Amino acid sequence: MKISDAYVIVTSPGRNFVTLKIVTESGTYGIGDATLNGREMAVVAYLEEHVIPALIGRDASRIEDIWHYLYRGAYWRRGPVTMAAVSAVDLALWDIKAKAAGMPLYQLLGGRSRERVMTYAHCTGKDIEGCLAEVEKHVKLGYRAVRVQAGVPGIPTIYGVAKREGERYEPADSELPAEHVWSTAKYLNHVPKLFAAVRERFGEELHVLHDVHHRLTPIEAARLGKAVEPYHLFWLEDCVPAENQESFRLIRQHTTTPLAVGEVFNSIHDYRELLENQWIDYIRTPLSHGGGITHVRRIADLASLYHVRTGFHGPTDLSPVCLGAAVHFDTWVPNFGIQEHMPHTAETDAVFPHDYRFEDGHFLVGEAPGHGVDIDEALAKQYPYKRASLPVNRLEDGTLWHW
Ligand SMILES: O=C(O)[C@H](O)[C@@H](O)[C@H](O)[C@H](O)CO
Ligand SMILES: [Mg+2]
Repeated sequence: MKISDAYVIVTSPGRNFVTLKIVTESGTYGIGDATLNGREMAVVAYLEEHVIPALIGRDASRIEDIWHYLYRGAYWRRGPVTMAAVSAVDLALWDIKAKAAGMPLYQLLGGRSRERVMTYAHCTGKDIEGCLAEVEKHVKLGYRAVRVQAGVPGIPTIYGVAKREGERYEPADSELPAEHVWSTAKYLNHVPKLFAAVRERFGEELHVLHDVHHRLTPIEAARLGKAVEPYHLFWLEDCVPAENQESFRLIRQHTTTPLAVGEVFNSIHDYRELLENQWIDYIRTPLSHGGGITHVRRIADLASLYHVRTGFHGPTDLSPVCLGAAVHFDTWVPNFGIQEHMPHTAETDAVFPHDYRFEDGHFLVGEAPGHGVDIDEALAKQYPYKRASLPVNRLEDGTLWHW
């Protein structure tokens, strides 16, 4: 099972994706997602210059050893660029191992823990009414869980809402970072009304989620968590920037609203205090940023000791390769919570043929050997890379804030 070739494919069928393909002497190949939104080419350079040359000739079946070779062996540990590259290698190697075993990946991981994988949709509107219309649409599509975001009066642009009416929301919305404006006071006064309206219109059973996108201080997050308790959210996500894990102690002391964190984390060490102190309820790190299956399953195992469940990040800026592998992981992992789902464009789905399916608010895993996602390289070539950046956020007085 010697690795005979490896290369990176960059394609932009509506948005940028970076894919690593690893080929073995027998011809069996695997692919991994290495997309880091707005920083794609940094990962490409890391892979091409530092990782691929050292992979050629290695035994593809030694996934664990290769993981440590790339992680410890680099001397420079962790960080989103390094970990996106390590993740892509790891996902490709698990794909190869499962194909060589003739098994779908979830079987290799330990088999099925559930029949289907609950997923949540994004429902965003420029105001509360617009958001309710989106909820209505997604409930009709079968979703049992929705993430609700709405524009706030007095704030011109808002996270999660498409630039123009009728367009899809894409986080990296311009070539160089667009400048958004933020007011915590306006947001905090408005957002509880959104949850009240959703509960009033759709009743008690629908799972309702919300993403604060790192914008509050701990005491503001505590106030929000407390204020929305009557609407029993499934989770409140990224309510503060989480470099300081200790912030969550304060939030937790004040509220029973469940907390989700970690879409920007890439290591088990980012979670250690959060988990050991039982300050959070859901881990968000996707397989393509958290060191692949080899490392994320360690995080999930640690989380399980503290009743914490998975709720993997699943925006359009992770490719179908990441989503496909996630559906296998979600089908297996004992402490599964929910999977995010932001549908890819038809162009993206065509570039990445896959066998996972969406049905009645859930993902169903496929039975093809491997993680079940491939790449059509000829088609990928037709969509060249286009620089795209995430926005930055400023307070109304111009101070740079968290986006
Ligand atoms: O919960 C989410 O889905 C996220 O917050 C994303 O939409 C991010 O903003 C995006 O992944 C940044 O690239
Ligand atoms: Mg988020």
